[in-house]
Amino acid sequence: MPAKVVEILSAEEIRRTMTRLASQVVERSRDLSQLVILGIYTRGAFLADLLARQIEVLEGVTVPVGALDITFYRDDLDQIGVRTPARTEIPFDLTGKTVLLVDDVIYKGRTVRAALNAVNDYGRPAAIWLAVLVDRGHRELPIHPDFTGKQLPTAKEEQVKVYLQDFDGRDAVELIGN
Ligand SMILES: O=P(O)(O)OC[C@H]1O[C@H](OP(=O)(O)OP(=O)(O)O)[C@H](O)[C@@H]1O
Ligand SMILES: O=c1cc[nH]c(=O)[nH]1
Repeated sequence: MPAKVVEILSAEEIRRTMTRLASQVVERSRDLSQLVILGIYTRGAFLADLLARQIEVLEGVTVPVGALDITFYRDDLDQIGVRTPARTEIPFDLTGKTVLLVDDVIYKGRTVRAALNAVNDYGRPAAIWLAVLVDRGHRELPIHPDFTGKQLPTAKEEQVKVYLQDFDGRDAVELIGN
């Protein structure tokens, strides 16, 4: 039997959710000039761009955006046999800044744990925040997003798939069942 696919967020809902997240980030930032955004590769990097664009629309401020490839910081690196070079791009200093990490899905929390280690190698931010489009639960580490687009209770066997226009050719969030 083919896997059951349920749409969780439509393109319009993703757009609205990103607008809300941008407003929440602006609300919490005392000084936007101290904010930098790092998207976690792959789709977090595209969402980071969307968030920065939305903050610019709301506040007229251009927030620096970089991308973080956490591959070499994974706790299962010895098992996955990586050959691709790191795609991290952080063309600005993180020291003293508020770093907003952005990812599409948080699940066990291991990717974010790796991202925290990676950031540590690039500077010493004043604070690190986390924004995710979907929190699907089942955390294995004490990590919690500061900004959540959609809280989605899931079963472990299910999968959450995020599609983004600039990478996948369409915008959607789907829950894939068995
Ligand atoms: O909280 P965790 O259990 O670590 O899972 C969440 C991560 O899993 C997915 O990335 P994936 O490893 O599939 O790579 P991709 O972003 O390149 O698709 C997703 O984009 C998150 O980064
Ligand atoms: O369901 C999941 C789990 C981890 N990462 C995803 O993108 N989806």
